[in-house]
Amino acid sequence: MKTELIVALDVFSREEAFGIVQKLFPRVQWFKVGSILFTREGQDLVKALKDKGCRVFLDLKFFDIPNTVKGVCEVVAGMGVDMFTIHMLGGQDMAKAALAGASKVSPSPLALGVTVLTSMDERILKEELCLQQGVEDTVSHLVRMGLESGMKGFVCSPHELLLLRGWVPQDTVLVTPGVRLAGDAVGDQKRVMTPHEAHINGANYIVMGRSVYGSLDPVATVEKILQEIEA
Ligand SMILES: O=c1ccn([C@@H]2O[C@H](COP(=O)(O)O)[C@@H](O)[C@H]2O)c(=O)[nH]1
Repeated sequence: MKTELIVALDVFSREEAFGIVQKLFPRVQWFKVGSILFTREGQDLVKALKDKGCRVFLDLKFFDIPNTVKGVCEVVAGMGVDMFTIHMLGGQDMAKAALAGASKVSPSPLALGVTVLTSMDERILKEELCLQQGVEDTVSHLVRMGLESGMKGFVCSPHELLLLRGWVPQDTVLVTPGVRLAGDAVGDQKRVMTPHEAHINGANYIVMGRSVYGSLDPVATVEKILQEIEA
């Protein structure tokens, strides 16, 4: 299975973001705009990335009542992004509303359902959130519910890939943050694997932020990552 790298642009300005993109594009095709950069720079930044030829993953993780999510997903689809996220914890009605909103625009972007954040572990789920089923069962449950709602892609950690690949339809898109080169600082991520491990376990895309834009030589770091997933 082919695994592509998405670089997360979790920086605070258009200048910083484009500094990274200029270095990495076109070797890296995909860039993720999250809530920090989007809140600062908005739709103009997304348009500039698209105009340059980049593939854009807008990661704002919508989680609201179905009517609101339907509306925002129509807006996001109109921006021409390639993928975007909703939280699967919003339930089936919200997921169906997201798909209905996005499908009003053609071509519509791929909606990805965020399952259990990669910054969470078994303890957080059980002790803080009272989700007694634990990580693997919760991820599986949310993916099953998402598939029943018509979703075709999900965000999970590399740790759940093998489990999910065992039963999800073959064309299901699995995107995994929580990826680090061996020896890199893990930071707030809890469920982490290397790019190579994510690749062999079946990730369509890996998302990496700090390891790339925080490195002394992002170009060399990207080459290391691509070697692991293209080998
Ligand atoms: O479960 C999730 C969902 C989204 N993310 C996002 O991915 C990147 C990861 O950044 P790193 O610096 O490589 O840790 C970041 O933008 C998160 O918002 C996630 O980490 N986990």
